Amino acid sequence: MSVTLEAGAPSGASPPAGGDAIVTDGLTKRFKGGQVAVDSLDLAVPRGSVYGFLGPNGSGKTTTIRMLLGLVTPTSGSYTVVPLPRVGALVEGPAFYPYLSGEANLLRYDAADPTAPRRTARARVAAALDRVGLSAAAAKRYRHYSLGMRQRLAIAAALLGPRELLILDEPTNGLDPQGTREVRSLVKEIAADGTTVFVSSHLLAEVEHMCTHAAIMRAGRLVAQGTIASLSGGRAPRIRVETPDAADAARVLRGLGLSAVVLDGVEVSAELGGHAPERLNASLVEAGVAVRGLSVVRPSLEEVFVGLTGEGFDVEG
Ligand SMILES: Nc1ncnc2c1ncn2[C@@H]1O[C@H](COP(=O)(O)OP(=O)(O)OP(=O)(O)O)[C@@H](O)[C@H]1O
Repeated sequence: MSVTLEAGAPSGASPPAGGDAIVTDGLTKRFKGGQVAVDSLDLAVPRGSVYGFLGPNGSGKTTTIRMLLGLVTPTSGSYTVVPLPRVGALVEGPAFYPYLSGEANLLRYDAADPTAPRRTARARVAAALDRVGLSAAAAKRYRHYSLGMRQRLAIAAALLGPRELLILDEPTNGLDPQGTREVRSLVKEIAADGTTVFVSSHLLAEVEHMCTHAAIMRAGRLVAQGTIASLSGGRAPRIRVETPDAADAARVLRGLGLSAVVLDGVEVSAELGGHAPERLNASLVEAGVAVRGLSVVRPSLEEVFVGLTGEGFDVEG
């Protein structure tokens, strides 16, 4: 079901102050039976960001999103979001009719919303189809849509009104590579228009490429949040040299003042610090080191995540 909220805010939700589209304070959900799905969550989602809500399956992402939309009552803590009529959400794919066109499906979907004025339904649907790049396929039956088109139609359903915030729960789940690309570029386009996008994913690479900010969840708890750059930037870039003269290379790099030199077979790496890689290359060659390869490696979000949690992560996609 796609939840597109047009009603007033549920109790407990009020517009956040300042520059944030979503703020949560100690937000907690304990299900009957004692399981804590979300544990003291403090989120701050800046307006205008594409905020990746990242975590493996079962880490509490969907439960958090359901609380933000007023669909699940928190056990404790509080949250604020932009006014709910200005929030579009895609929590699970809406059930579209296979034999109806994309346009007819959206008209039916729109008609189910009692607050949406009937007079402007066609214009609203046309604008939403245009927004997701489906105008040319408006009259085509849903069953002939590709996976990517189907998901874009679902996003169009969440964009039937003017939105300040779009919440998408795992929007690329189950899509083929082409559909995944379509949805990722659509998310970037929507964000470029000024809509804040809060998007959950279990794919690190996806969040790294699509988002400006991220929160990393693990077993209901927030492990880290911030800009992608700040999350990855906590670790210094390293220079990596591939050479059969690894011991000599390590000596040269140490002699030049590089720290954290690590020798591993035919590879030597060290913290780059303020050194210029091309100067280091020249120094190595001058010292008689046969340099086969030289690169500067910046830590990825994955390495940061593994460093924070000591666990691996699904990095496909
Ligand atoms: N209605 C419920 N009753 C009891 N436990 C639940 C309920 N909904 C979710 N949980 C549990 O809470 C934890 C968090 O689930 P949640 O669906 O929020 O995680 P998620 O990160 O969105 O994962 P997924 O991507 O698999 O949905 C899980 O262990 C799940 O089994």
